[in-house]
Amino acid sequence: MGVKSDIEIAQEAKMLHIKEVAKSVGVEEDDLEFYGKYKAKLTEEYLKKAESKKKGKLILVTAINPTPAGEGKTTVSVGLGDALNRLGHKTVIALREPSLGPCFGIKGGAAGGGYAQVVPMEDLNLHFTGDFHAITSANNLLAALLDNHIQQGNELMIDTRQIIWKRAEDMNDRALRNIVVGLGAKADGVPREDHFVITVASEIMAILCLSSDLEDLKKRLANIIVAYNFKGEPVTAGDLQAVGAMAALLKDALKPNIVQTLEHTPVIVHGGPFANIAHGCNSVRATKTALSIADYTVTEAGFGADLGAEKFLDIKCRIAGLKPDAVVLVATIKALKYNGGVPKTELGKENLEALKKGIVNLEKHIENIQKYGVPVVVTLNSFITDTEEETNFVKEFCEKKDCRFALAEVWAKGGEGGEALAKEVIDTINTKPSNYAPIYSDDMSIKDKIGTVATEIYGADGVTYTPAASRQIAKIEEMGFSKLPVCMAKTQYSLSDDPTLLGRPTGYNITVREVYVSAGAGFVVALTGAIMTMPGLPKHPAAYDIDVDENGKITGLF
Ligand SMILES: Nc1ncnc2c1ncn2[C@@H]1O[C@H](COP(=O)(O)OP(=O)(O)O)[C@@H](O)[C@H]1O
Ligand SMILES: O=COP(=O)(O)O
Ligand SMILES: [Mg+2]
Repeated sequence: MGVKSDIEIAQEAKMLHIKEVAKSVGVEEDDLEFYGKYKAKLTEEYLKKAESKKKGKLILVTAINPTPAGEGKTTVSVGLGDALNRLGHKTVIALREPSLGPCFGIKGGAAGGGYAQVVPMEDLNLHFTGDFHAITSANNLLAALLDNHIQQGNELMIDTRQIIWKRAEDMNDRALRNIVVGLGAKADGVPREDHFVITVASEIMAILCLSSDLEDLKKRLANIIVAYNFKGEPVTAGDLQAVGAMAALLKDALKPNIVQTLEHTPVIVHGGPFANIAHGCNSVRATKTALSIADYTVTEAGFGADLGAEKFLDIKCRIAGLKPDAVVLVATIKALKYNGGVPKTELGKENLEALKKGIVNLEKHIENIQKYGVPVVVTLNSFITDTEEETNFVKEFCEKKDCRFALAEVWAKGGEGGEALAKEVIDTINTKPSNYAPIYSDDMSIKDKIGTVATEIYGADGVTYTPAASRQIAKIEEMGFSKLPVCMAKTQYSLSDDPTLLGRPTGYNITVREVYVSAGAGFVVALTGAIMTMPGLPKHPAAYDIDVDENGKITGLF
């Protein structure tokens, strides 16, 4: 009998009714809106009450630069949360919702793995409670109202060559990256070039994740810049009278969801921006609610620390007034070897040479987190292919760097395999104060903010701007948005903007090719290298291996 798959383990799980899980941390039945027995949303009334409560300790889980399969941030977050509960600490986990894109593409789902999973994992990885469908609908309602406004006479004098709002779909569909709409007869609309982004890169997603309540959501929606008019002035969603309808579509999606781990630890799941093309963090509402409930909140941010953690620390914490107490930096032997130049197909073989070469990636991420003044604990997410020699090498490396270290065996053992890490994290929080501060200040220019992230976090010598990007930055600053934080869109495979530069690249510049302002979300997006906001499917999409039988049992999700 081989190793059970994630979905087999999840489907064998005996879940508790979600009201029992919620009750275990003081959330009553009346505080919940049920979506079946195992999923619920928290009511607006409860969320309001939670705002005034004492806040517990906040632990961010991040990682080194990953392989395409991912290195186990969500898995470790779940296992660490379970372990803290096993040790008697009231703990809630706050995670992002999975996107259908990777689910049917390369990476698979985002419910953790092995014996450290969120359940019901099929629901979580597919339609969950409908939040992403609501976000997609709100995004595309705005697009429809925009094109209809043009068709109905274009009173706002929208310049169809300067439309920046894109349509969205939560799927990896490269054919939708660049399209033409409005073809056909006069009644079929005004022809123009258009584009799709994947829902998790939509500004609506970011707004949902950063909004404090419905009123804040509506304000942010109104500020979305969809286009410029013939005079070059911004046209907003407010100008298109789209806000009320979009907010109505998002009313329920704005409420965080509660589910459980295999060990019944409560998990608040809400929002799901990717960290390479968006800000990569679950919602402020989810994180703050978890903090109001628990002594420890374990949350995660996507991809490597150069992306998710940087955006958590420089965007989410700044906007929401959050202060992390510790950072858990997930490393894996396989990703370190990958960073040492080993091809994906050879990562299961012992290779100390490659490990020694690739460990500079871990070194850089340790140094980066320390720049934010937050204590860091490195955890090695143990894979069955790891050897004792490789594991000891990483442990000794961290000891030499005077960096806290613990082995995580949560995939294989669940919470029990996370107890060593949990004890290390608790001791770190109790002995090392967090002096968190973002890496750049609000009053720096947009280029100085981008330059700071590029040089301090990526290790670049500097930034090269295309003429278009420089013009866009000048316009953004002229419109008065220079105080906003920057959201870097960059490959997750390298600290640089070149996915082939592994390890700890030096002696390079990143290239910023396009810059636009997400005025509703409250940040400026800088696209680097060849990053795409609508991914494509691989030669063998995970979709080929997914099925459902006559009893409704899904197979192939992982
Ligand atoms: N220790 C491990 N051993 C084997 N597979 C693992 C381990 N940790 C994670 N995985 C698998 O790797 C994939 C990525 O894990 P995930 O937690 O989603 O990573 P991330 O959140 O960093 O992208 C999942 O399919 C998960 O089941
Ligand atoms: O945005 C990416 O998230 P993961 O690293 O969890 O896949
Ligand atoms: Mg994840």
